[in-house]
Amino acid sequence: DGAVAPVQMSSSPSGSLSDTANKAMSPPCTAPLSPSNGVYQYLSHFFLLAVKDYIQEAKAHMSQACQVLEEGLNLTANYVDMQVSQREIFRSGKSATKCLDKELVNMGDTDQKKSLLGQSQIFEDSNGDKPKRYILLLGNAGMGKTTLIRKLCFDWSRDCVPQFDFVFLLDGKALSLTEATYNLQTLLLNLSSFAPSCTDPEAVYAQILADPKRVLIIFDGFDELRDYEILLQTQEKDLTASLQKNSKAQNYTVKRLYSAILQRVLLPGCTLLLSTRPRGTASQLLRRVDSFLELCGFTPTDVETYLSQYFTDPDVKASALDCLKNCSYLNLLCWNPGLCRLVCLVLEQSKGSVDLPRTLTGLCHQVLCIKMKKDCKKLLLQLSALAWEGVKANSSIVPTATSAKLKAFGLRKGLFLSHPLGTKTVSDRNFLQTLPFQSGPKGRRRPQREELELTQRFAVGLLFHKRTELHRLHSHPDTAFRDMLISKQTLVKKHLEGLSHSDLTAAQILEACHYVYEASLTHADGSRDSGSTHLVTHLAVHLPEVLTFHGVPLNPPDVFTVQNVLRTGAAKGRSFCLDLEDSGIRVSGLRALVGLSNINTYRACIADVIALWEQLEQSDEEGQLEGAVSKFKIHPLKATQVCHIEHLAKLVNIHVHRKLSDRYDTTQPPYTDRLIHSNILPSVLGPEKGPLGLPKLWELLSGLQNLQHLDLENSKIGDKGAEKLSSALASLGSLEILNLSQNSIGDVGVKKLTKALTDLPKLHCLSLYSNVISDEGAESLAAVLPHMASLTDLEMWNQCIPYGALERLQHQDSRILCN
Ligand SMILES: Nc1ncnc2c1ncn2[C@@H]1O[C@H](COP(=O)(O)OP(=O)(O)OP(=O)(O)O)[C@@H](O)[C@H]1O
Repeated sequence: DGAVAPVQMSSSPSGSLSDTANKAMSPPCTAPLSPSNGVYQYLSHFFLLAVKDYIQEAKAHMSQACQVLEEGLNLTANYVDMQVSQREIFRSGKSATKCLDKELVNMGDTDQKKSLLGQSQIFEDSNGDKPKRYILLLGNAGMGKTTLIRKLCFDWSRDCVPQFDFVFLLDGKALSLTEATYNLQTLLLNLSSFAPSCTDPEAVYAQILADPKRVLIIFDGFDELRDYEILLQTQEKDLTASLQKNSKAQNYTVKRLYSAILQRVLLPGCTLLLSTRPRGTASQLLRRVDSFLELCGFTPTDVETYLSQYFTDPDVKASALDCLKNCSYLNLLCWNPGLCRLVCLVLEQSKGSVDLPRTLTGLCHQVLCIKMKKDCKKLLLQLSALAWEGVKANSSIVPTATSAKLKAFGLRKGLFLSHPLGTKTVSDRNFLQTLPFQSGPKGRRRPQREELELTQRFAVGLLFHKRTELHRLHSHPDTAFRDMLISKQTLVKKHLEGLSHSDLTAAQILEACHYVYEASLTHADGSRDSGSTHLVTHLAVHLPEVLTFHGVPLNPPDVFTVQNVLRTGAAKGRSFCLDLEDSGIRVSGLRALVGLSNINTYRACIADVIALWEQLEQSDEEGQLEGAVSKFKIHPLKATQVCHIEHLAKLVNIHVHRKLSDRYDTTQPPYTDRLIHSNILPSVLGPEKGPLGLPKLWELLSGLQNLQHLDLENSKIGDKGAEKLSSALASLGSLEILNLSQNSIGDVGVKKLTKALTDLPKLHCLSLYSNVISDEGAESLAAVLPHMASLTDLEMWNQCIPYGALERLQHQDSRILCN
């Protein structure tokens, strides 16, 4: 496109550009190979110097700019090295129309710990082979995406991310710049965040084009996946054609250039890191992304580290930690770093007072009061009206018509933030940042679920908040305010009490638990206001007995509010069966819920359940352990992931080696006996995961001696697998149903199976439908049928068996079904 790539640079093999530039600065006799043309060598020498200078300047600039986290906090002093986990998605092949949050596997706690990545591994493949080039960084509001990105940029500036010579940070907010006056060069060098001014843009740009593998482009400031999806929908062909015509022309919009980068039309070899909240559809992204990373939130140790760094005075720190320990919910909210920062702000002001907020509403209310030290009700009311309009329109851009006084007030109080983009400044925005849930600068569209949920949570919480405290935030006369509160409280109560509880989805049940918790006014001494606790009781009494949170992420604060309702239910004589599978609940959360006295049974990730048992065993909590083992339910087990088989193997191992039972089995059968001896059904591995999971399954099957139903349809078993299975079948004397349809089993495999099948005295249904068995295999199967007295149904249709042959066998034995 007109820019000339210097030979030495474009072929720099492994070392960084700095190495190349250093070499180029050596005396001519040691300079790297170059064309014999001395002028060229001379030029390229200066060329390299200019690029090297730019990189050094960019690093210095970034190092400074990335230091600032927010007012009073900086990276070096306040950053906590939070962990990132590698997420998996269900690659079902039908993903095109699905939402990413449904596609993402909610890994169990134990597996998540295994999938943690250090910062240096973000760009590597977990197996150490191919580097990752299209990375999606996921995290809900306030979880630390921007902060992690700053840390990465900061590390790069200190040469700790050696795989990249250039790092450019592109902000979603720049999409509000709609003029068609950019090209790739100006976008990267002038508009990317924290870019220094460049004295020789041509040289730098030429180097970027020459070796895009050493370029990292980070997209931040995009709130949801949909924003990327829109950019990925522009036709790739049109983009290529227009950019190829003249990419030097400065007549492209930011949107078009972002689109072209994301679609790999521009700088296709560079590495992309995209940050966003995980909700919404992502069919286009799913096709491209090769690594899904998620911020895991602060662990209790991280929270302590954060507090230790925040409160430098040891006495203040000790008192803050003490206060926090006595405030369970506040402590759990610190799982979210953004909220942890707010909690510290409140702790700092409270100076050891015991009257700390006990709800999210209370926390946010106190933060607001801290920021509003002086009386500024009128401006605050205007700001609130603006915020509400923003929530409705799903926009966080401050309208241009906003008065200068209001803008100045918002900025002064830290309720607005201004975002510098390269040399431009996009208008002030971010009035929701205090809470730290901020929406993006998009046009009108349906508000996001997360924000609506939170707004509703706050609205409910505020209605039931202490009236005297709310006084500072409104300007109504007292009686009018009281009447308004009472009428709105009545409306909310009516709504919550009128819910059809049995029809609520898992996510709605969770939300309801949050609403009633936010509404339950808690006094400083821990006692509850009777009017608002009525809502908790009503919910606890009406929730269905079988309570499923399957597939809904349960974070620490979520678990707390669910526990609050279930505990209230216990006092009212209610008991529950919990399904916590695929919820990503931490082992500590599992312990809190399973430890409740009114849980009849529970299902959860087997590996986490085992971790819980081990914890209880180690801490000698025999009563709790007994409950946790006896209430656990695994039937029917559906193995959709390879790890499910691995977890089952762990459980079988505990059972076979009588691990947990040593201390109990003198008087009663080991607990795990009952579990393992129930009707487990490993199934639905599917063709993709079958080959990975089956070898593990063959190994553990002999431990499932009372297995009644085994469904392995469409799992790519093949003849080799059939042979392995036939060895395992010898131990499965209780098996009644065996489904091996669609598994590419041929005559060789079926012959191996026939022998073992006759040793199954209870087998009554066998399916070998749609394999690759020919008449030879069918004959050998038919030959053993007389020895299989319990069998009632044999599904044997296979394309390779001539129809006449199958019909003949069916005449011989009517248990053979033809279709
Ligand atoms: N690892 C961390 N160490 C210390 N503080 C952190 C960390 N991560 C986040 N924070 C704090 O939490 C605040 C919110 O984090 P950040 O803005 O990075 O979240 P985000 O995921 O980008 O949120 P959003 O989706 O709303 O943009 C930061 O301003 C910072 O104070």
